[in-house]
Amino acid sequence: MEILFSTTMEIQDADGPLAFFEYGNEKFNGERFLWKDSQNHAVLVGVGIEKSFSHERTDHNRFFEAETEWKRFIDRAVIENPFEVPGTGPLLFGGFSFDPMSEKETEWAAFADSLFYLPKFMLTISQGKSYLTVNVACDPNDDLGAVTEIENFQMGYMQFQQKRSIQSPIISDMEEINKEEWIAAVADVVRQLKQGDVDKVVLARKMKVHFDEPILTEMVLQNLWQQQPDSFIFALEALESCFIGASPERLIQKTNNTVFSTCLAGSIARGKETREDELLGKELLNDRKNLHEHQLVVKMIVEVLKKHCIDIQIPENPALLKLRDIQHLYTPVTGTVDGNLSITKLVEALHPTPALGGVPRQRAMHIIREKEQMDRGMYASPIGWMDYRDNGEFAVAIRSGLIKQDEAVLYAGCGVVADSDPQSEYIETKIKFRPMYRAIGGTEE
Ligand SMILES: C=C(O[C@@H]1C=C(C(=O)O)C=C[C@H]1O)C(=O)O
Ligand SMILES: [Mg+2]
Repeated sequence: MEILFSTTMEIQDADGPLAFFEYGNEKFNGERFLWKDSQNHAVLVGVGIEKSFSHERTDHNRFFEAETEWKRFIDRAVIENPFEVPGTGPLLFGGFSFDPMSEKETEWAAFADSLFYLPKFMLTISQGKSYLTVNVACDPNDDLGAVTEIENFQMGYMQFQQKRSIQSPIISDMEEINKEEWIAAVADVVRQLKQGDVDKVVLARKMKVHFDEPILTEMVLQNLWQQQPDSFIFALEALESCFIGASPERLIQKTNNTVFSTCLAGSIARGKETREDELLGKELLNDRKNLHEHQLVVKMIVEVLKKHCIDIQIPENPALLKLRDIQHLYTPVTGTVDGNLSITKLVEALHPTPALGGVPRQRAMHIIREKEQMDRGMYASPIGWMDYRDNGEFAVAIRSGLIKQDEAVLYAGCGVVADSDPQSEYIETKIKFRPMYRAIGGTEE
């Protein structure tokens, strides 16, 4: 029987997370992940997959299959981790597809409906300190090959020189997919919403970008890191593909028994100078259509958390969250859960919130399947980590895209309500493409 041996040590790491990620490329291309949370509390970089937990929609419950296997695996593990730091020691990083019922398109072939990695080597940066966790799953009868592998990895990393400046490839072609059809679909959905049996449906679309040569994940990450400091930054490799993005939206964070979620919905552009920007912010805070879009999300998240928490705190009115390209209505919610509730349970209960799905949920999902005519894959899905102590955090994977060699597919969507104007919603999605488009070397319009 396979047993996990996991060791965590504090290290001096002057080179940082992107160097660790890049170092992993040579031996572990296609087996890496990177995570940074929006408040810059925790950075995780995993290279090499020691064990992968992957489930398709045919499995009984994709949210709990991985958790059940993981808990069984952890229960018999030998863990040496003297640090009480969330995100150190053995952990799973990964996520879920948005809708397991949607027909899988080829670009998502490498990603299962539930896909998590236990890394071989993981760098954690938390409160200015760096930790290295090494995970080895082996049979007691195995030889000592793993020990040599660990030594080689550490020796190599110490001597590694990062290739800091990475040139962007040239964008040779860019295409918005089914633009006219999408605007017509929004108009159609608005008509349904006006009839009143649905309140909100989030509709997304995609754009395809081609480059004159393969694009490097390292370059995209470096750009996102500089350009989107207040977002969650994530990358998850699977074979030759990498799902990557910079999302401002937290789904759930759990540290011991404290949970933290955010309601994020309702959007307006940034102004060119301060005064215009403030006016736009004020307009958003008072706009009926956007407040309605937002309120539906608040109502649902509060309902879910009330069901699972002993107490919750939530401000009365939304605030503004200002990002480089866009501003949103934002309401944070915190709560305390009782000891036995797992983060997976909260992810399952929350996904998809009305910020990505709609209200009522099932009706909205049905309309999305019918009207979007595309596979969202992991776009708009929970992505994140959970450690062996059941601390963890999941973001909603928006402002994201899938890169594979000389191609990228980017995704963006928006909340459609009865007062939506299809043309304005189109412009809103155009703004939401920008963070990823810029990070892959596109120039601003
Ligand atoms: C769906 C996206 O964003 C969501 C939709 C928003 C809106 O319609 O106002 C705002 C934030 C996100 O919850 C996306 O960025 O693709
Ligand atoms: Mg909107």
